[in-house]
Amino acid sequence: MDRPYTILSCAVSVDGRIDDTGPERLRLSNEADFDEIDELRATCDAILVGAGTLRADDPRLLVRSPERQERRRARGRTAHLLKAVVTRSGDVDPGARLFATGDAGAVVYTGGDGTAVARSRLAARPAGDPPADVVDAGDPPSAAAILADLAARGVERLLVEGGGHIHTMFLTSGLADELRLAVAPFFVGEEGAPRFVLPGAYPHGPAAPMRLLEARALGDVAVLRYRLGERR
Ligand SMILES: NC(=O)C1=CN([C@@H]2O[C@H](COP(=O)(O)OP(=O)(O)OC[C@H]3O[C@@H](n4cnc5c(N)ncnc54)[C@H](OP(=O)(O)O)[C@@H]3O)[C@@H](O)[C@H]2O)C=CC1
Ligand SMILES: Nc1c(N[C@@H]2O[C@H](COP(=O)(O)O)[C@@H](O)[C@H]2O)[nH]c(=O)[nH]c1=O
Repeated sequence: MDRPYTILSCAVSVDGRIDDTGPERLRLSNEADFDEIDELRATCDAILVGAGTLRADDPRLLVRSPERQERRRARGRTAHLLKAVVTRSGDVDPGARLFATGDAGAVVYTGGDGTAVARSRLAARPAGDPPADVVDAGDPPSAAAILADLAARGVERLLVEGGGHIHTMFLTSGLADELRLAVAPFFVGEEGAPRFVLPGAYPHGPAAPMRLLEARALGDVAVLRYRLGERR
């Protein structure tokens, strides 16, 4: 295995925004969609977010359902996924919930000066927290280096849960296999709201199509699954 099968997952508004500018996390998914995402998490080995998402949302990135945790354990796996964070600065909060929870540990991917910063930040974690490694994945960190390190850790399926900078990084790398979008039935309409993809960064237009695998209604949320180019 040269790299994990990589799935990008994101909930977007009709105008392609993944949050609004307010202080609270915007809910774009509905309950049925969150449950599908939990099932998707349970089928993966690792879950990855950017440092922006860590700062904005302080996510736990756990498999939420006890039945799914048990199903994983019954197959000899950890109940939860290995958690990965990507940061250029290395400035991650050692008290983040992501580092304190789960049973499979965490990896912080950074590079350049960020490596020393992340190591010193993580040294401040409480004793007894699950293990957390810092990996130099280049300056700036690259999707290829991250995927190679995850493969070396035995990760066969990776779920990337954003945010926009990190989705853009994986899309432009050409090293992602699948995209799952949950499209909420509203517009965000704010100029400064975070986008799913940074403008101009990703090969775009009809000359760079994706293959539609599935289009389905989950209540008012539209689930779209795309194939992202051939596996290499
Ligand atoms: N609707 C949804 O499904 C989701 C929504 N969100 C929302 O998205 C928003 C956060 O998105 P966004 O701001 O784009 O943040 P990201 O989570 O994409 O993280 C951005 C950070 O990643 C690091 N980074 C940026 N570029 C690179 C690069 N080329 N190489 C390595 N590291 C890089 C930087 O970290 P550093 O600053 O440390 O250098 C940067 O601040 C939040 O509002 C969150 O709520 C998030 C996930 C899912
Ligand atoms: N708002 C939003 C999402 N937001 C993202 O979902 C993650 C939740 O992690 P956790 O809190 O650990 O379960 C986190 O990364 C957050 O940014 N996801 C979605 O599927 N739909 C949504 O509407």
